[in-house]
Amino acid sequence: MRLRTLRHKLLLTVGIALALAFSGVAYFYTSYQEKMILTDYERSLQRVTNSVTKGLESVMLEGHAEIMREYSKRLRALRDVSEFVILRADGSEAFRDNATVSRVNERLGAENFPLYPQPVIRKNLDPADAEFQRALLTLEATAREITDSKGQRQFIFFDPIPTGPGCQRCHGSDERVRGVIKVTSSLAGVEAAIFRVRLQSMLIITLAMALTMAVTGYMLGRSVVHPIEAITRAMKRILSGDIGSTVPLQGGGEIRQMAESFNQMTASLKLGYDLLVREREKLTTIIHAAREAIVVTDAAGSIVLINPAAAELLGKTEANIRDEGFLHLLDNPELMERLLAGAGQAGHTETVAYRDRVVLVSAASIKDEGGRPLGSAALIRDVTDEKRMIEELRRVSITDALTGVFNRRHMDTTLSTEFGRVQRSGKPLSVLLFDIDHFKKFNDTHGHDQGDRVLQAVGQAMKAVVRKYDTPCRYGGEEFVIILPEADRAGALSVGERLRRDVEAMLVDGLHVTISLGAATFPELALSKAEQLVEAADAALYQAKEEGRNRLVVAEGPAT
Ligand SMILES: Nc1nc2c(ncn2[C@@H]2O[C@H](COP(=O)(O)OP(=O)(O)OP(=O)(O)O)[C@@H](O)[C@H]2O)c(=O)[nH]1
Repeated sequence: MRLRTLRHKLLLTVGIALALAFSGVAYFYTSYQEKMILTDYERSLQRVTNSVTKGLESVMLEGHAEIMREYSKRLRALRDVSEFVILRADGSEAFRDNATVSRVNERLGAENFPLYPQPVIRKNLDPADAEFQRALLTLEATAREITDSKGQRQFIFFDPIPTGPGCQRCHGSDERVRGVIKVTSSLAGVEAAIFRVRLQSMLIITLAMALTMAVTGYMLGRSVVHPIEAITRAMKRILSGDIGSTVPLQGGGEIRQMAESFNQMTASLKLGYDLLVREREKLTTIIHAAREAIVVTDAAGSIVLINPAAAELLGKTEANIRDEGFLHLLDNPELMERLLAGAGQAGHTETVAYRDRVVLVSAASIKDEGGRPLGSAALIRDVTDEKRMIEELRRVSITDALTGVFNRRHMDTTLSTEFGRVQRSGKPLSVLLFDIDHFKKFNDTHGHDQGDRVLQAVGQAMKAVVRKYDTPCRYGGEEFVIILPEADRAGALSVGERLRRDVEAMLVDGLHVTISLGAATFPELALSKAEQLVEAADAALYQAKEEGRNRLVVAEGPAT
């Protein structure tokens, strides 16, 4: 709703209410004034007819009835008076015929009053006329209004002339009424007076209404419209981004409370908005600075966010990413569909190869609290180096640093795993255990560093003779183990003998070394634990040392 409309509506409502109230007052006031004017008019006629009645009695007693005819003529000349006649009870005009004169003379017994030389009987109205009859019967003045042929209002006034004591001498006391004075007058003057009253009251009412409207409008403007306008302006400012907009506190009562509540609301709105802005800025910074690729779509599936890392990691421009769409981020729509379908469960993250890299990709649909979809998001991380590093760490953790073969921990794990496997499969498992002959003496003679280089060379020799399923390990010090899955006694013998010969043949810094080996094979040896296989090989090695070194001895019979 527009503010002007509010102001206009308020003023219109107040105006209508005032107009109704003032119209009511005007109606009753003018009606009352009209009645008063008519009553005054009637009274003034009554005064005239009363004076005529009194005059009539005096004139008649003096025997000059003809004066009344002249008097009636003069009265007809009064302003607005169109007719002034004295009627007999039969509706004819008095003072015109000789019947009454004759009756009076007869009653008096002498001819006291002269007869009219040219008597006329002039009928004025129907004697049955209602107002006329009422005047005769009640002896009280009556009146009625008519509209003449010209459309003008006429007032007809009937005032009865009672038979007074003066009248009785000539006319007797048989008749209560001697006649009726009939006055017909135009109401033009009265109407003009009424019109003036109406005009005056209209003028007064219009002025009063205008004044009241002006005062009410001013009061409404100050107390209602201006504060609401201020609140509406503040709301518009808020809508256009000025969240902290407040309204001045004006007046009192509900409007002031409304303004206070509005200011409190905007204050808390601003707090929340500032917090949101800060959080959004943080989030934007994080998203843009993230090394992970982040791509987000809206509910319709259009991409709405691509961070710089996404373009770099995917090797595509932002425009390309948008054109190809969310499912083709990794050129593998099936993968993205699978991830989105598995979102919220285990399996919404997968490590996959992308071009020459390895990436960890997570994708999920974003939903609001009511479960309605808001869009989708993908988080892609380049884990190539990470993978490589983990692989390297794993390799280092199971590799002997000096010789490059597996270390003791890996040996234990592998032996245990392989022993469990051969127990289930029934296939053979062999172990070769060996050390360098007279290595103490070698160290003492050529130095520890030279000894280390010999150990490294032995490690290389081990790697050279084993198959890819075999596990060459440094057992500790100058002792080594080779785990040979699916190798029987002959196989172990073959690998061991070849290694012995290779070591015997090699030259390390111009120096020769030899090794002594013990071999043990499961299930040829009835063993229950993996360690027992190494113990059996160790016993065989001991035997090889005993028998002169630089040889391989295969463990026979059950280990002790
Ligand atoms: N250089 C070097 N020597 C080592 C290393 N580990 C163990 N040794 C040495 O290897 C020697 C092993 O000696 P012994 O157990 O007496 O055996 P041996 O002298 O080889 O005698 P036989 O085994 O009976 O032939 C010790 O002198 C150890 O110091 C190593 O990492 N580097």
